[in-house]
Amino acid sequence: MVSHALTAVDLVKTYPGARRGPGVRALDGLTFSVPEGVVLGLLGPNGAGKSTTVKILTTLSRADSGTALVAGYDVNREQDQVRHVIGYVPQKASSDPMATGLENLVLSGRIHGLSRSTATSRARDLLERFSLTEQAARQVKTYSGGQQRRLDVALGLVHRPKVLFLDEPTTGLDPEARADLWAEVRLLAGGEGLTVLLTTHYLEEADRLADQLAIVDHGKIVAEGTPEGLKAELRGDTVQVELVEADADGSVRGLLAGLPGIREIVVEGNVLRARVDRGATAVPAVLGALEEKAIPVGAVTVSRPSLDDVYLSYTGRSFQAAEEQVA
Ligand SMILES: Nc1ncnc2c1ncn2[C@@H]1O[C@H](COP(=O)(O)OP(=O)(O)OP(=O)(O)O)[C@@H](O)[C@H]1O
Repeated sequence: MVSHALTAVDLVKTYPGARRGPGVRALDGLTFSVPEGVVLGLLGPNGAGKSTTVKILTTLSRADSGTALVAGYDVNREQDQVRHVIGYVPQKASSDPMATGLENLVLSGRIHGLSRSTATSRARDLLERFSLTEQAARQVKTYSGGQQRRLDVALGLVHRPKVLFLDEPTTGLDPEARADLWAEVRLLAGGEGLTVLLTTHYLEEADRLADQLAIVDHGKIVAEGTPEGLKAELRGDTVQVELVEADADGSVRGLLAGLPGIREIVVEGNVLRARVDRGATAVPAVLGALEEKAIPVGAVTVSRPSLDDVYLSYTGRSFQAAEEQVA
């Protein structure tokens, strides 16, 4: 039997609304589980409920209803035990910028009850592990964004947790620093049997890093599986057409909906995306139909389904549109 490091069942959380307005239902019956040693990506646009989920699982917030177990402990009834077995790396840096990397790690170890010598040797191991030995004696405020983030992750690991929570770990990092952190996280789960729950709103991050994905939308999990499995469920190709002008009167969708071999069509601004049986036959048909109505086309691409298509097929809107809705 697979044992689960994390189980959340039917979590509901409503925040009070501003000025006695209606409350915000951040979680609306969220249910998922994560086997031990797996990196689970909780993927969703801004405001989907990812941080609220993490706060409940790390005992920082309470659900209105529902249950959750972390490494077998109940987040409502066994909060101390839960805190003991988890590491939490919040969205915002948790280190003291005026202290050195070494000092931050030793202090964290001491807070977790390690002796000074054990905390120091653990700190030195983690600095080495996260390629921060050279920076160990420098104040954290002098670190690059990538170095600060690696230190944040190291801080979450000082007390050897069983489950590590990474809330939007690479937001604000440049592509190189992001790739470095991805490599570190992969090693954590692969070699050390740690279970990792990371939240992200980067489709590429979810695709590259997560063994398993749970896609969150409006406080619910709408799809679960491996990134490859979720994409493979969508047969056929994706055709994307950039129109020179936005489809102001909404006529383009109707024009293409009747063509053979074309399934879902979404038009957002001047970008049209269609899921099709075969890209090679759909492209000439789509372009022919647009040309007949004298609708000018800027560019066309055909691709295999991406996680964006997975999101689209479960929620009816593209990931980018969902992000913009919230922004
Ligand atoms: N303390 C709060 N009071 C009121 N509403 C809140 C509070 N915290 C979160 N919300 C709302 O709950 C919903 C879910 O927020 P949450 O932060 O969990 O989403 P998220 O998926 O983590 O988004 P992000 O990626 O932007 O952090 C949003 O509509 C948000 O505005």
